[in-house]
Amino acid sequence: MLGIGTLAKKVFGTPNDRKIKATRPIVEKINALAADFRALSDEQLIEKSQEFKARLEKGETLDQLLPEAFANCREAAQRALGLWAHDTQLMGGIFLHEGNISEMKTGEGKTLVATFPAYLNGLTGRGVHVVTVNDYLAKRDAEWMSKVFAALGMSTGVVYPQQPEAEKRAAYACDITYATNNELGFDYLRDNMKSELNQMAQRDHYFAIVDEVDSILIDEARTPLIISGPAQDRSELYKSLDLVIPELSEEHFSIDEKTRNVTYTEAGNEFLENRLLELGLLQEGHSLYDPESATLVHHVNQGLRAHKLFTKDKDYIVRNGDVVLIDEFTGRMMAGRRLSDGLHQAIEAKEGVNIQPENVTLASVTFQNYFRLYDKLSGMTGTALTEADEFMEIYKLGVVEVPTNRPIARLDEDDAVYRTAREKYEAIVEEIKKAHLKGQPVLVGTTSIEKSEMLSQMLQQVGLPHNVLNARQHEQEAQIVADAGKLGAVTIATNMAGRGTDIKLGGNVEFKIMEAIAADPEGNPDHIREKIENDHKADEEAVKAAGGLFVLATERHESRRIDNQLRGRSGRQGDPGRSSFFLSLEDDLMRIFGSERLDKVLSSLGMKEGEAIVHPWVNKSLERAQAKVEGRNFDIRKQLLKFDDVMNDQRKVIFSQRREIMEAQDLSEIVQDMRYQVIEDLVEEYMPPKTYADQWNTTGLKAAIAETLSLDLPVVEWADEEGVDNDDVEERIQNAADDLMAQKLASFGPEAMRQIEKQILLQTIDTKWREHLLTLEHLRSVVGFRGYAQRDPLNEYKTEAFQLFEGLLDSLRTEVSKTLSRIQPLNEEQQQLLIRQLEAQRAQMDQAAAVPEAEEAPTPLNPDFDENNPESWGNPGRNDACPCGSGKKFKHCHGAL
Ligand SMILES: Nc1ncnc2c1ncn2[C@@H]1O[C@H](COP(=O)(O)OP(=O)(O)OP(=O)(O)O)[C@@H](O)[C@H]1O
Repeated sequence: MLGIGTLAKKVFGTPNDRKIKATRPIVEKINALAADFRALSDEQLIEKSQEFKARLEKGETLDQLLPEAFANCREAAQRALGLWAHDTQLMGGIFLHEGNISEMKTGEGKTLVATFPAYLNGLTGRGVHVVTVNDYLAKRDAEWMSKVFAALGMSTGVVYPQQPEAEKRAAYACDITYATNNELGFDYLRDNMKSELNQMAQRDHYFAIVDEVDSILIDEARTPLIISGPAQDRSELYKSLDLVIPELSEEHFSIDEKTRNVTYTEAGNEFLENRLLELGLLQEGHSLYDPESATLVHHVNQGLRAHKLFTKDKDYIVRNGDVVLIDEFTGRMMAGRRLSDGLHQAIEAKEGVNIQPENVTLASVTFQNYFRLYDKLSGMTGTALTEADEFMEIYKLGVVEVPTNRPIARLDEDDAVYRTAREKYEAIVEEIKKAHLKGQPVLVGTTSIEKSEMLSQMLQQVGLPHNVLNARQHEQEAQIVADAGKLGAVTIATNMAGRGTDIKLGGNVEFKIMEAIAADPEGNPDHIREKIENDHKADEEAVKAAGGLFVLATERHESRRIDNQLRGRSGRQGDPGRSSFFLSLEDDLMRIFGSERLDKVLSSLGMKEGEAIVHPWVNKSLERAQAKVEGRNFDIRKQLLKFDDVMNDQRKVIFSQRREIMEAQDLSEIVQDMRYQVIEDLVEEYMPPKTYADQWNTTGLKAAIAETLSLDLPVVEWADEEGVDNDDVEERIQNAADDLMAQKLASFGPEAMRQIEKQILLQTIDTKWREHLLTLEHLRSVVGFRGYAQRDPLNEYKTEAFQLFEGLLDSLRTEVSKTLSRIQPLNEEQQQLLIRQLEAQRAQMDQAAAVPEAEEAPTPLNPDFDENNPESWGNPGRNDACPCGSGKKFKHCHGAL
């Protein structure tokens, strides 16, 4: 008897079926237009795009244009690539346009699918971003699909790391831009460190089509992209300061042991000013009280702390030229940990060892938050259904399962489970041999570089020729992939051969043609092409007869999706193929997550040496284990996202403020508002509302006004006047401050003033924001402990983060008002100098921004570092990215051994 659910599905269809059904009429419309578009000349296809744009202008919607635009794109792809898009590909394209995730099985041609919505949405001129997981794919897809877009009169750009600025801007200015998630995120951060609008690379966050969406929005969702800097070399400063510090004596300063703060006496200040002037660290006519001296003072403080508060062999030791901190609680060395804000450098200077560059976080964003910036988001993947709930909950993205064009002919075998890893690998070698002998190409999936190389050795021992595809062979990637589908080929790969690896049965014909032409430079290229194409057909048939590509996986991954991706290298576009997983009870997943029951059942079966268990029940049980892990990971991500959200909202405010400042023609109003707010706050603090005159602290107010606004005002006298209340005082201060700024405006001139205001605003925002980021980080690590006090850490965090943010805005206003009140009318030359200095500071930041680092990227401080030589890696953390460059965590890669 059918269950109610199953019955209902039979009668009404699943929601997925209904979505598919709803697109059928649109697909029919596109099909019906095919003949019309085929009749158009190449020029007319381009003219169609112009026509569509004009119709959009006149008010037609993208939805209305969709059938014609898709028909045009289909025809263009046919002409440019010789590929006639299947109906299922059109469907996938429609779902993308509607802002869904199109789940299309591996090998169904998703690269082409993306061109349809990219073209349609590109007609708006707002720029569509097609997002891939690596630079190789971005480049490959852009090159491949640019032919289609060119045939439609649309421009295609590709963005890549370390691209010259102008070229990058041009790439973003294109109708369709291919880029990796990394580069998009970094460009966004870098843009928000620029000081001129025309330096910004990205123009809009309109529509993104994310390929391998699960990998980007789920696996890597929380990877923060971090720009750190300025890795500016200040070693000379530290060294010079280190000469001065020991000269300070007790009369010069006092130290608060508890807060570890230092303050100088008048004598100390005078002494320091003179010495710093002598050393050229302080400029003639400047004092340590000038705001420009803040950095210098900070470093003097750090130097003093290094000398007076940090003791060698107690707080730190010097080992191999490094200052290594000692944990005060455990007495253990904390290798690799560095004190921040220049303190570590100050200690290095004190010990006379090499001073290592400092790094501060300038900006950061997670992928999750970056991609939520887009007006419309969509994605493609072979395998999303396992995470459908998460997509909906976090990104409001629906997942639609698009049927395959042709039935899948791949045979997915049940897992074979061996007792030990050794038996497993022996069986694998046997299996590869068997397939190889009958000519069936084999792709062997391994989980780490080490394992791929170990297996390679085993194959060498039995004399089996093969290729290895891992991060080390990354240059030959295209060639290895091109050969992997040839008769009898054996390719061992890490999970680099997952997403996007397109293995053609019989080999890649274009590569074969290129090789043949290169080998026979005298020959006629057309003849060579024809001959190779014919030979290739025979090769392809031979491989198909041998059973197509055999994917042999040597382990299961924590996530089912990764396993499916590997399987999907075989059986593409309805090709024959086969996939099989060889496992052992010693595999990580089996050891850690396989249920005890599984263990018991397997051992009670009394497996013999070399024998495997093959049973659907084992697969089910493993899948349950995987689902458990996936579920747990989802919960962790969800919780973390809530924390991220807090900072994200604040970042949006800050970045939009920056943008406003960059766009503004006149900033005087913004700074005036800031100034007024500062004044209001001060008056409120010293002359609180609803208090009597004798409760006012007018001398305090006078001093505060002098400090923050550089104004010497008779506040005390004003307050004594008959009938004067706090509002009157506030107004008088406002007027005096306005007068001061008016004088400055007159002496600087409006253009210079605008420049100065802008630079000071941007710079202060950036500095304050950076400090704030750090504080939030700290806050986040402390709130965890409050859980004990029956309070919800997330709520605590939210409240305090909000307070901190208010504090940030307060101090921002104060700082800007203070700095502006102190700028001095300069002569032309000095003025130029100041502007240049400010610009140089910014340029320095931009430069720092040009070398982004992913948080977990290895920072090879060691000059002997060689990613191919594990000996040279030192001791990477288990959660660090593996130094081999595989992109996986160390513990899942080389560290897993
Ligand atoms: N309409 C079509 N007709 C014939 N071949 C097609 C068509 N569309 C795509 N292909 C071919 O299918 C192969 C797979 O395409 P593509 O790499 O885009 O697949 P995919 O869906 O992205 O796979 P995956 O991401 O799982 O690797 C390519 O060789 C492509 O040329």
